[in-house]
Amino acid sequence: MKTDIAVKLVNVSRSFATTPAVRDISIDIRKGEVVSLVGHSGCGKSTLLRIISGVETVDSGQVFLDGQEVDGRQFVEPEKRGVGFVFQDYALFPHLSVRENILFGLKRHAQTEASANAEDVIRRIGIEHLLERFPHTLSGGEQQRVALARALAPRPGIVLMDEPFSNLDQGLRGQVRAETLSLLKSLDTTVIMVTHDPQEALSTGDRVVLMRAGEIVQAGSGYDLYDRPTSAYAADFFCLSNKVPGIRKGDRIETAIGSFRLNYAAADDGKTTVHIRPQAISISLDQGDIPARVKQRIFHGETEHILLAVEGVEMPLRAIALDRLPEGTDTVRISITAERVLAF
Ligand SMILES: Nc1ncnc2c1ncn2[C@@H]1O[C@H](COP(=O)(O)OP(=O)(O)OP(=O)(O)O)[C@@H](O)[C@H]1O
Repeated sequence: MKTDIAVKLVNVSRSFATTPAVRDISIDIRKGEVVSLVGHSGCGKSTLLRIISGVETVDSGQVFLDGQEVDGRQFVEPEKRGVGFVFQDYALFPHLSVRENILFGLKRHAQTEASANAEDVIRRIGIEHLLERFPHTLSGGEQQRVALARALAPRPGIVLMDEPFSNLDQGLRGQVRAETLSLLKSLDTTVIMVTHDPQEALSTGDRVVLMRAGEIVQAGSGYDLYDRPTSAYAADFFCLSNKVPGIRKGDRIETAIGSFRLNYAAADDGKTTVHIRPQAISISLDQGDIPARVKQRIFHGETEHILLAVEGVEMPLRAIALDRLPEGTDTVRISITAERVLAF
């Protein structure tokens, strides 16, 4: 049966002893889509990936790849699923050269077609010069490229990646990630990438799927999850906000630092908490609605985080100053962009 859905999960659950690792997950992933699966440690991301690859099985529910059932009422072995896997530690065979590592997965394919595919992938990834080397002589970035080449050489329709960039240092990470994704897009591969890094998830996936305790909390574009979180958990996962108590009446919330007309809210009337992102607070020496005292400055290079004491608010408010405050500044004025205040 022809389908545009590369991966379909229907009510998938999996427990280990008394730990439910994945609970009743249903999702469709389109062919060619790049999905980032994100969540705190232990939320079930890797288990879900392993279920799709076939190295783990479901307790209940069904898994379909390209319309074919691979787990549930029937089981298809991992090596027959047409799925490539890139592990966090790359899992290269230490006793095999780079060339042998890449050719390893191709044994089942016709010889000439296999070597043509491998050569194409090696050229695209730019590792021709590494072919005779052994994994322990390669840098982290080089190992990541070889692991990707090994996963892609059999031309899988689906590639699963478990924290594939987490072993690379910050400088290299962004570059290797961008190159990897543009290659996978050019091959029209369906990609599911696990990460625990909120920024990586937002910048990588066509769709971001946020998990918590084995369940999907919210799925959508990066903009959806960041700008329109449907829960306090989702809001805080992508950006820690200042929390200020308030009273909601209709579309307004009254707080000690102002009354906000809510653009986006999932709270009921009555006592609530508003989430004010640090970016929603602008700081000025002399212009702004609310006086504030500078309690602490934390310098980050491009930006500076400022902790501000404001009358009527128990906890200091965290703001991000884009323009550097003069040294020794101890009082400022702040304004809050009401459209960026969230309530749940
Ligand atoms: N083989 C196993 N045996 C027992 N418990 C397991 C097994 N695999 C996973 N778990 C448990 O299932 C839960 C989900 O684990 P999983 O590795 O899927 O989470 P994760 O989100 O990938 O975490 P991390 O980001 O730390 O890798 C955890 O509580 C974990 O301890």
